[in-house]
Amino acid sequence: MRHVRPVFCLLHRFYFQSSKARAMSLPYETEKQLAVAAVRRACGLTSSVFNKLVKNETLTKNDKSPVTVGDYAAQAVISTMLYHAFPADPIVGEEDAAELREESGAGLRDRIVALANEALTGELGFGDNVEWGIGPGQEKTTAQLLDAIDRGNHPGGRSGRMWTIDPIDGTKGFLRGEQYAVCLSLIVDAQVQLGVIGCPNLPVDPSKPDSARGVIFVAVKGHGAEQMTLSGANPAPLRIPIFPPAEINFLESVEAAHSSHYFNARVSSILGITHPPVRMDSQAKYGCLARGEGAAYLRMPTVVGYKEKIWDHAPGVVLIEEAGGVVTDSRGLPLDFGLGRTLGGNFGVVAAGMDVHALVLEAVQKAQALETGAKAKV
Ligand SMILES: Nc1ncnc2c1ncn2[C@@H]1O[C@H](COP(=O)(O)O)[C@@H](OP(=O)(O)O)[C@H]1O
Ligand SMILES: [Mg+2]
Ligand SMILES: [Mg+2]
Ligand SMILES: [Mg+2]
Repeated sequence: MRHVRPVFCLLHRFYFQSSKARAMSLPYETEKQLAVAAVRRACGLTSSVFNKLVKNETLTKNDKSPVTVGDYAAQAVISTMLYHAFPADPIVGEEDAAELREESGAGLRDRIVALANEALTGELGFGDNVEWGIGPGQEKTTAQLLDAIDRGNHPGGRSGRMWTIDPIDGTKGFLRGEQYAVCLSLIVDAQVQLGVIGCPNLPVDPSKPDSARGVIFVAVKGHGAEQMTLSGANPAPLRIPIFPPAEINFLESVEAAHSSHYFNARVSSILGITHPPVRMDSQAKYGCLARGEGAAYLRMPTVVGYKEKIWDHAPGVVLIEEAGGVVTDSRGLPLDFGLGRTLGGNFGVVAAGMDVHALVLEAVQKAQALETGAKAKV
């Protein structure tokens, strides 16, 4: 056993020297390897935390949404790895450590530090790089991990490189033991260049819902989309299939407060859709759209003034575009990732393969016109 570590290190050095050479030919190759490795470690953490989660390990945020020790620890892990690899890159992350820094947060803080360190110090696997602050002996202090969480406070904007982290997207699904996703993207000058979505509870083979679970979706702008298992096995390119109009169905949120089920039902009736919607939490919906488990993802606001968050869509957008699809808002405008932490210039989200997108967008606009007309009459 004593010889294992040096051999491993040599292998890693060789792997990363050759990956550096490849990085010259493929854009964002190092970023992709890092992002997949970070999402994989965070997925391991969230899966293991779910089985041990106890009641007082979930807080309610000011907007009434839940956040768990898993969300904080996963953001700490991903942010730490990003910082080691690209210390100058800003991060737009969902969570912040304000509550954990308070005296009352001491219990949660200790638990989060233990979880994050357990994930960071796990053995190096294929594709991991010791320079990313991971591997045995690389424990971080409480202060370092709280700072890592708080590095996600970047305001976003139109220019430069930035990462988005949603450490657990679909926290409500996570708490129900259903779908959730660990989401990471790289945005450069407001264009999403790289997206990674880890879905620990999603079946690898959509035709076998009871088959092995745990999928990572990866897309690099201009270089395609793929899915693989959480361990990196069975990489398979993704291409959205063609859906004849009679076969169209919607993917939509489980939570009716996040996306109007009522509006989607109106669009379905305009299009004569007979298939029931597939309800699923998180950006797993984008992954399922990319691999043909639904024909369109429609998300219309339920409350006036809600602004979608960039970390809830950035990885999904590049995944769908690279799988041959289109993502716009309900007016047909591209999602604008250059306005800060939210998609403040957009209204709703429509994602689908090219042909279905055109049909659905037209029906969405018809439904909106009918709604406006009905309101005007009242
Ligand atoms: N009123 C609202 N309208 C739309 N989205 C909302 C919302 N309140 C919360 N969300 C977002 O919905 C996301 C989950 O989406 P979905 O319903 O597709 O699973 C949440 O992500 P988190 O779970 O990361 O907080 C949160 O950002
Ligand atoms: Mg949240
Ligand atoms: Mg989210
Ligand atoms: Mg989240």
